[in-house]
Amino acid sequence: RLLCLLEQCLIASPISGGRMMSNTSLSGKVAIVTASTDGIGLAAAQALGKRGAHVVVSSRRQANVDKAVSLLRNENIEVIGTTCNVGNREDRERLVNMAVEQCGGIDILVSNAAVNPFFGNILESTDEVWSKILDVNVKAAFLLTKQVFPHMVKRGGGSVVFVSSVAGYQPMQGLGPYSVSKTALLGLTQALAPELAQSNIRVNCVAPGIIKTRFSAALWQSEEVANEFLKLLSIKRLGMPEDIGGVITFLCSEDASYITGETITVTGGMNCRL
Ligand SMILES: NC(=O)c1ccc[n+]([C@@H]2O[C@H](COP(=O)([O-])OP(=O)(O)OC[C@H]3O[C@@H](n4cnc5c(N)ncnc54)[C@H](O)[C@@H]3O)[C@@H](O)[C@H]2O)c1
Repeated sequence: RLLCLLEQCLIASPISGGRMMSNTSLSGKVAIVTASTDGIGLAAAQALGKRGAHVVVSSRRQANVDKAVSLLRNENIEVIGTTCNVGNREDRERLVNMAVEQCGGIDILVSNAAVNPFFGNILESTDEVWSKILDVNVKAAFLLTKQVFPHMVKRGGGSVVFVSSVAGYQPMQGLGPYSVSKTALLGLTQALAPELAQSNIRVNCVAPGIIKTRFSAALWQSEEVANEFLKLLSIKRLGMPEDIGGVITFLCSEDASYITGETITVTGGMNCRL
């Protein structure tokens, strides 16, 4: 009789051939992605949209927003867009209100915007540099999470993803304040996760290595410099924005429903001090 019951359980179980059925569809979900008209943000918007999410793109310039919206619409992605300087409260409010009014709610936040106005010895960095970096890279990520929180609660849960950096684990030479801001995001992820889990909201983070975007051009434009970085990697190519977009989308999907407070490094196996 026991064998018979076991057999029935196995037949009824969603586990087949030892593997859970995958559920990466984001159909019916609304996703806000900041700084999403280029680079990693655009790739994240694209990957989320391809899995069925209604995407809200934003960046500081209207012309860039218009370009991204038409690019994504041409790929049959459901998308709207607005300008948003994440350091500005009114702009963040407009972004959140637009998602709620035009898409019906918010399920996903990808906080991707970052600045780096300084390169050099850390002791030469000024008060203004620190204010700008911490305001945009850290404070805005927290404040936007706080602003979307009540809307995610209304939907019964949600998912937040911060975009940190491998420099958050090991400060990059010349990029002290920026690196510290990325370390802060690792902490912010862990500080928020237990509290937001009570509302069925997961908070995770990705830490990219060197990804070919405008932001990191100084690290790959010269073949000589790029080759030095390649020596540090197990996978002998630089990362592409899509390499990060896919991981962000995984973290937002049901496949990651038991993951919170974590940071996934996506570096091609970078295994040295930078
Ligand atoms: N490219 C890399 O190698 C790399 C590595 C690790 C982490 N990252 C992180 O990935 C994220 C995306 O960077 P990217 O490489 O795609 O470059 P990117 O230049 O395409 O993205 C950064 C974007 O942030 C925007 N931004 C800056 N200040 C803003 C503000 N106040 N409000 C709104 N937007 C603002 C910029 O306009 C820019 O579009 C950043 O958080 C960056 O720190 C990038």
